[in-house]
Amino acid sequence: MTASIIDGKAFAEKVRAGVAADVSALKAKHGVTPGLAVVIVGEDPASQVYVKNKVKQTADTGMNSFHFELPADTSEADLLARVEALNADPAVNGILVQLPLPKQIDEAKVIAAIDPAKDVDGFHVVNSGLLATGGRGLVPCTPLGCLLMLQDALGDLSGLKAVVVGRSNIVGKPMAQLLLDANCTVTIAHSRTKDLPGEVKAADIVVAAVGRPEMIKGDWIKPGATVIDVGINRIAAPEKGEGKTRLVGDVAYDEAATVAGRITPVPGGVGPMTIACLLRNTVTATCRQHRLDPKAI
Ligand SMILES: Nc1nc(=O)c2c([nH]1)NC[C@@H]1CN(c3ccc(C(=O)N[C@@H](CCC(=O)O)C(=O)O)cc3)C=[N+]21
Repeated sequence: MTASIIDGKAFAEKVRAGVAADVSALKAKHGVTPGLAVVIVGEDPASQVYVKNKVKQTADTGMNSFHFELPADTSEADLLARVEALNADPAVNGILVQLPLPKQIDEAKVIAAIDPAKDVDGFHVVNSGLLATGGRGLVPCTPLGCLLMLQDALGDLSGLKAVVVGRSNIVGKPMAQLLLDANCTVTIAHSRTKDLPGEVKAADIVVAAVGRPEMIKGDWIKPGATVIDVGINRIAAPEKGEGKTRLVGDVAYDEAATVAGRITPVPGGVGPMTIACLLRNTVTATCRQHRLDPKAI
């Protein structure tokens, strides 16, 4: 079998078109322009592409984009003050503080300081708590993007066996919650799981979010399964020339693609959907802050 490719880039374009339509309706009918603030502390070269794409796409959908680059030695107090100012600014509907933060800053404190209504990353405990208890908060962008791709590819997910490999607060745990809400039977596997290949082999849906290049092998995959690869790992690519690198996922793609029914590529899979869902969450947050029904803007 050769897996069909789930084109995250094309799907993200569709999501963004929907966001752009909502933004223009919000402007025309309600005089509201959604605003997204992105705060970056220090210069992490790996995140530069991500940031550039994010800022450009925010503007392309017609939203206001506020961009703050703070020096790497910014104090925790200064960052918290910046977050407070954004919380209080009515032109800012969504706030994203790029992670990881430099070591002098406590990430948990910063996330806790963000107004949950503006927490478009969905990382605040109020939002993770709402997700865990079936409420309507803001849902983390990467798992939301994965769910949208799965539902687009498979339709109703009820009764399917899903394995989520990885248990981070940002991807693994919220992903498992979303799949559970979609009526999957969910296993969360991790570095201490006894028989990881066996757990993966039992699953109709595999979501790989471990952050280890090509760790999940082709012969672990159940024939016909749907594979969502969250990993974005930069590895050396001497075949491209000295000092060159390339991006790979957490799944050994070439092997897995001969076994799986459907698979997301890296790049061009989950990554673009993450950004599209960030924009979608910003519209959702804007609507709620203005007491508007997102389905009837
Ligand atoms: N508060 C916070 N929220 C985040 O969502 C967050 C963060 N911090 N810190 C950094 C990570 C990383 N991340 C990416 C999203 C999209 C791509 C993406 O679109 N990647 C392209 C390729 C990019 C390339 O070519 O290098 C793709 O997969 O096709 C990458 C990385 C969000 N993050």
